Amino acid sequence: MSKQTNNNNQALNANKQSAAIGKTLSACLSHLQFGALIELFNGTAEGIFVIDEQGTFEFVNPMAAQLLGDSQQSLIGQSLLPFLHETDRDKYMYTLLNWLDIKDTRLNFGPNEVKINKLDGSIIEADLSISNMPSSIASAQKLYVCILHDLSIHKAIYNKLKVQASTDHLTGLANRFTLDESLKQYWQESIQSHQPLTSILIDVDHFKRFNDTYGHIKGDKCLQKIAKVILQCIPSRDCLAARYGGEEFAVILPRCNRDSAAVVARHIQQQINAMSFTDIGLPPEVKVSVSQGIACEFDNQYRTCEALICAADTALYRAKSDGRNKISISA
Ligand SMILES: Nc1nc2c(ncn2[C@@H]2O[C@H](COP(=O)(O)OP(=O)(O)OP(=O)(O)O)[C@@H](O)[C@H]2O)c(=O)[nH]1
Repeated sequence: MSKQTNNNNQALNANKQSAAIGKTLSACLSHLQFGALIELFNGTAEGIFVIDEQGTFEFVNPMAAQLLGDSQQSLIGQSLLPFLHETDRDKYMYTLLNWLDIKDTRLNFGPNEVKINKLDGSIIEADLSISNMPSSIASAQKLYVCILHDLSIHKAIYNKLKVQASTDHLTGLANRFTLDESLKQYWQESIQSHQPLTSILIDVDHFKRFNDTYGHIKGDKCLQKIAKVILQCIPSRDCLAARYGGEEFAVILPRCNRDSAAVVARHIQQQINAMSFTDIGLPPEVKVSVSQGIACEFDNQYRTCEALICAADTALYRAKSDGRNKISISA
């Protein structure tokens, strides 16, 4: 193709696209610059749009239009701001307005994570960057070129991994990592607010025998059922139920004293004693029990949260040696 023909095609394309381009941008560029630029923008897989200093769309490429949920043409003349979630809106407006007063400085803002309000009311998460267009292109008025990168898939995977990293796969309770991290937080809150903090360690009795008799798969199902019961017995959403490891569980009860914790432990004991395993194909006479150890931090009784857990563990050991299916409270 000759250079002349190529130039003509670019100019033709520019005309075709002009419906989706605001006045300022088209006035700033020659037909040829315009055609090449638009062709480049329209061919990319990232959302690209140009706004003026009020945040009004001057140009929107097909991917940006798709991410914003409207057509290219109807977006021209609309403001970007309603498309930004209210938590991000002020930050972007401030940046644009602030930059207007800073002469001869290149603006490169972002990429930052933003939430986009799509026209249909749904919200997507994206990365948004804003850079000022060089004055050679946008001499008449300040224009900003924005790149919008869809993070929906990335975020969905990230959120799934985050849940997986904090959850015990078998039981769905918090895992040991979450327990350790949350305990540090609970501990700080308890010390600062001078409120008690109680931990209960719960260990299934003779679980090796259960596994040996009914098999490991039924053993897994038994642990799942116990976890469900423990979760149902914790009094509020502030509390944490976690799998401590193997057939051992932990419950953390903030702002809860020893007596209240004993009530929770008794409830857990009764519910577990009453459990039936017929739903997993075992005879009605199959029963399980748990031993529990309780320790309560109040008035600086323990120096660290590890010491609190250690005290609950010692109490648990006592409950085991007292004959199992028992609750022991640390003095
Ligand atoms: N099915 C299943 N079994 C597990 C899992 N984690 C640990 N166990 C089993 O739990 C049993 C724990 O046995 P022990 O430590 O001897 O304790 P126990 O038999 O419960 O006896 P006491 O605690 O003294 O009452 C072992 O047989 C482990 O294999 C698991 O995820 N699934």
